[in-house]
Amino acid sequence: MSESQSQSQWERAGGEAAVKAVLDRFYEGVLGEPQLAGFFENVAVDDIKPHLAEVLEVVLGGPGARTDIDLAGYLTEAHSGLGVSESDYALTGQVLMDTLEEFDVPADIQETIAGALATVQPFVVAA
Ligand code: HEM
Repeated sequence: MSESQSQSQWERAGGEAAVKAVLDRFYEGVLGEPQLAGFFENVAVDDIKPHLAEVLEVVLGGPGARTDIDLAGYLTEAHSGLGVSESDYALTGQVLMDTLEEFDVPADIQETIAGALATVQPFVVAA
């Protein structure tokens, strides 16, 4: 098996250091969007980043991926009461995908993340 096949998508994306850099850039993008910035006015985004990195490690099959997270319950709880609309969600997803493109993240990994964005949308968007 070639190295690229034996490594997880998490490792091929560059592992923790690369994900951290992507998330830094992603939150810069989010905070730069007037439609989104208000959600994070009273939130320390630096506290969210490690949690989002954990979620991404699960999605991308990293070696440290937690097996004890109930993603549906966790994400529903984290966003309950925020009133995130479909449009807010779509814009956030766009910022994330743009960031992945900016970092030249391989296409198959972008596809995995796009799929995860579609899967978790019901847990984040307000009913
Ligand atoms: C794309 C899918 C998303 C994922 C995977 C995600 C993931 C997370 C995670 C892991 C946390 C941290 C929870 C904790 O600290 O325990 C969080 C918090 C938060 N998220 Fe999201 N999120 C998503 C989309 C969004 C969107 C679209 C918005 C608003 C536009 C948003 C706004 C927030 C806010 C404001 C917090 C902080 C809540 C608080 O501390 O009171 N998230 N998110």
